[in-house]
Amino acid sequence: MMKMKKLLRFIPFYKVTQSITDLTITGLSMDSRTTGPGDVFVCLRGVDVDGHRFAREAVKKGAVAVIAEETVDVTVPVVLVNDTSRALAMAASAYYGSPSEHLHVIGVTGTNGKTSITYLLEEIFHEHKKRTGIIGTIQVNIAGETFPVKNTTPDALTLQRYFHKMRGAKVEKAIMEVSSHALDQGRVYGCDFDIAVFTNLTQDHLDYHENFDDYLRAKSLLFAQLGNGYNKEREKFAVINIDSPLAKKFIRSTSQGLLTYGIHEQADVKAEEYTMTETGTTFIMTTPIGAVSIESPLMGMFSIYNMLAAASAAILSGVPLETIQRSFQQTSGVKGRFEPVREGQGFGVVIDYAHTPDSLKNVLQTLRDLCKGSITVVVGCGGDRDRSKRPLMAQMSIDYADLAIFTNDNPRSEEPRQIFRDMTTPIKGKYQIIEDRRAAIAYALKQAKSGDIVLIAGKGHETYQEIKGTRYHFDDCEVARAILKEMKEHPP
Ligand SMILES: CC(=O)N[C@H]1[C@@H](OP(=O)(O)OP(=O)(O)OC[C@H]2O[C@@H](n3ccc(=O)[nH]c3=O)[C@H](O)[C@@H]2O)O[C@H](CO)[C@@H](O)[C@@H]1O[C@H](C)C(=O)N[C@@H](C)C(=O)N[C@H](CCC(=O)O)C(=O)O
Ligand SMILES: Nc1ncnc2c1ncn2[C@@H]1O[C@H](COP(=O)(O)OP(=O)(O)OP(=O)(O)O)[C@@H](O)[C@H]1O
Ligand SMILES: N[C@H](CCC[C@H](N)C(=O)O)C(=O)O
Ligand SMILES: [Mg+2]
Repeated sequence: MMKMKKLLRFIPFYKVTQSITDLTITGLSMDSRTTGPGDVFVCLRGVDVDGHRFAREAVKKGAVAVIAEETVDVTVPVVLVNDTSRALAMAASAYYGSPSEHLHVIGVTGTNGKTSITYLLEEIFHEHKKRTGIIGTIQVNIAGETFPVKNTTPDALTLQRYFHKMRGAKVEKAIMEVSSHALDQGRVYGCDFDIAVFTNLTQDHLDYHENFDDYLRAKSLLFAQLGNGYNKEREKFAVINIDSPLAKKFIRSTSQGLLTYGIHEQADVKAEEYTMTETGTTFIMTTPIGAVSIESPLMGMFSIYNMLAAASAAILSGVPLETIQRSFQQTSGVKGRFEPVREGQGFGVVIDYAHTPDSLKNVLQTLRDLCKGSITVVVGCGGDRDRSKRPLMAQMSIDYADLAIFTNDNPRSEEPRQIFRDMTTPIKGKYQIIEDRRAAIAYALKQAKSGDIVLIAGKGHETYQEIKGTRYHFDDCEVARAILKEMKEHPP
């Protein structure tokens, strides 16, 4: 419950159509389908529809005021603002008592590695005996209580509600993935980040962003907003992958503190003398507070980058190097990220969430270094997503694997045949198309010989296959296990 007059102190507005002196609100809403009595309805200009169209419906359901960018025909007071996304983020933060200012918030952005880094950080903080809240692609977990997610980064209202919940659960460290969509749509505008981490920027989401520069601009907003919150007591830091060709652009976006990490360029947190074996990676990590040797079961160069990013944010959060070292040694990785499936078969099976050209290349390169036999990749491209990444992913598969099998990966509203056409029209080399994902996985596993590796890419932790608006249960790991068991029971 809050006085409308008080809420307006936190929002830049230019006009209120009626007196709000005695108005008390009991909630905020951005969706007329769930608006309740006492709510303030905020009209968002969406990607699909304009929320202004639903103001009257929201008022019918009991909204006592509306925040809008243009006049709407309703009987309740209308607060006119220039940007309702911003107004919603600020109002939501204010309504829940500016929770992010009281939490230590770490935001991670970039094309690949966000989920992996947030989970590495969660493990480090647990090792350091801190209570955590994590928000990202897989789920939300607030001090052990989990919630399913629709987006990697929730809308501003849901986000502030989670921060509020975190405060109630006495969380000390809030760790979240920040997607480019979220930055572009102002979902995180009301967040006071303490640390912002940049992983890397390669092609993805060019269905949503006009071009790569627009994608870059969205990602850099996280760094531009660092330090904008009211809490000026704590110093804010940008943690930047200095090996990225775009590092300078991100560094220039912020006026706050800076910590760089990398392997090749001069960096504050650096990996030296790295080795990679079938059982993991080792390296010496040099940092501003000393050097430490790291031994981790995580595979691939990209995992070293993820560990450096997590270590940098942890160091800035006051975690001792020995704690970070222990945590990296004990980690078992994240569900669906380079996850091995072992059912006693004589060849390797790896489930991985690579769904961009760069991540697919990284994973296949890592497997190439480990594999004594042939590599088979089973992969598809999501429907209603970036079409221009399709041929790039297909070409990577052909170039880096010995056998490329293209299959469905959430075709959504698109015709699978069109997706395969987009993947294969401009590419060179051999491939097979097996539309049904289960059949594709079965084929890949059945043709594998001792010493080979089968990579099942693109869906990682996902437990569904979305076809024409329906989500069918589908879990790469579960399917691969079942087929391997059957192969053991009924050998050819
Ligand atoms: C394309 C996109 O990003 N869409 C997101 C966006 O929805 P939208 O702008 O399309 O909403 P809309 O349907 O146009 O509606 C506009 C407004 O009218 C309201 N409305 C609508 C209908 C109605 O009857 N009444 C009503 O009040 C809506 O509540 C909304 O406030 O805002 C919603 C709330 O924040 C998001 O849930 C939704 O994500 C959709 C589900 C989505 O698929 N997004 C993907 C592309 C996405 O955001 N992905 C990123 C990154 C993934 C990655 O990490 O690679 C993510 O963060 O998840
Ligand atoms: N630092 C990295 N650089 C390049 N590729 C990576 C990196 N870390 C992980 N990957 C690859 O990208 C895949 C996705 O990793 P992760 O889920 O951590 O990324 P994300 O940024 O959270 O992705 P999303 O945008 O879908 O949420 C992994 O399965 C792996 O193949
Ligand atoms: N967060 C990403 C996930 C893609 C995963 C892949 N399985 C797909 O469905 O395209 C997206 O929504 O673009
Ligand atoms: Mg993620």
